[in-house]
Amino acid sequence: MRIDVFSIFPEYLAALDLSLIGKARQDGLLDVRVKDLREFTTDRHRTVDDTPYGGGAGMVMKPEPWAQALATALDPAPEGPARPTLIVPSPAGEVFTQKTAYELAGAGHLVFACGRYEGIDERVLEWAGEHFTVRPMSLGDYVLNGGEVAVLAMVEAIGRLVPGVVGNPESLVEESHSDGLLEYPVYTKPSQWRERPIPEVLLSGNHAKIARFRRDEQLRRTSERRPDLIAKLDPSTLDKADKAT
Ligand SMILES: Nc1cc(-c2ccc3ccn(Cc4ccc(CN5CCCC5)cc4)c3c2)n[nH]1
Repeated sequence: MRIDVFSIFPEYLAALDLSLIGKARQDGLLDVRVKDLREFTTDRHRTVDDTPYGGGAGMVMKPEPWAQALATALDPAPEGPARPTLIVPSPAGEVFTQKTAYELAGAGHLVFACGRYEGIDERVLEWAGEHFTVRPMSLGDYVLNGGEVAVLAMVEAIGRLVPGVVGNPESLVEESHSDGLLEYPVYTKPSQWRERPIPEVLLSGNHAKIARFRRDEQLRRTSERRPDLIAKLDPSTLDKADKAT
């Protein structure tokens, strides 16, 4: 998978050189290219912003540098029929979920446009629609100062689902939100820590009972912390809960 990221703070994306994503880049599983938007300006001051039409606080990102930058992510001969997907972090986007991560992990080429200031001139997204599948994307209902933090989160969530990136694919199966439920609690040695024991069942070696315990914990936690997810559950998920005896 190829991933292009454009930002006026490319150093923000240095975290993508680390850990699992960094290793996947070294292994050639992910081809991540971070570029500085200012490379695509033409004036002496490398200007990327200007005042908003219609007034209002703050500045808006100029369209031309973005069009010049995004054009470099369009391969001269795009690999195959698939258009690259352009993800534009925005408070006004669709909410990024684990479902979105799975979907995007199957894409061949993702392009991320990190806005700053009050956002990017809307005409950029209109123009980009001719060459990309454009998806404004929100991390959640809170306002960040720019798109970089959102891109770090999305690239990590997507990258770890690309085959070969996570050593043991098993660990991707039983994780939060993969079955619509929150994950169960985890414990490790010592079995008694500061007068606190671990749930006895986990020492029983009875895998059926352990599976049942974990499923019950998932349901308990989800109903306590995220009742909204219970309402959205696929009925078969609840049946599975009964079967995990
Ligand atoms: N999930 C999530 C994503 C973001 C996010 C993503 C990209 C950018 C680029 C700039 N900003 C700051 C920012 C500040 C104020 C407004 C609201 N203004 C009101 C009138 C015009 C705009 C919008 C945007 C971002 C924020 N935040 N949260």
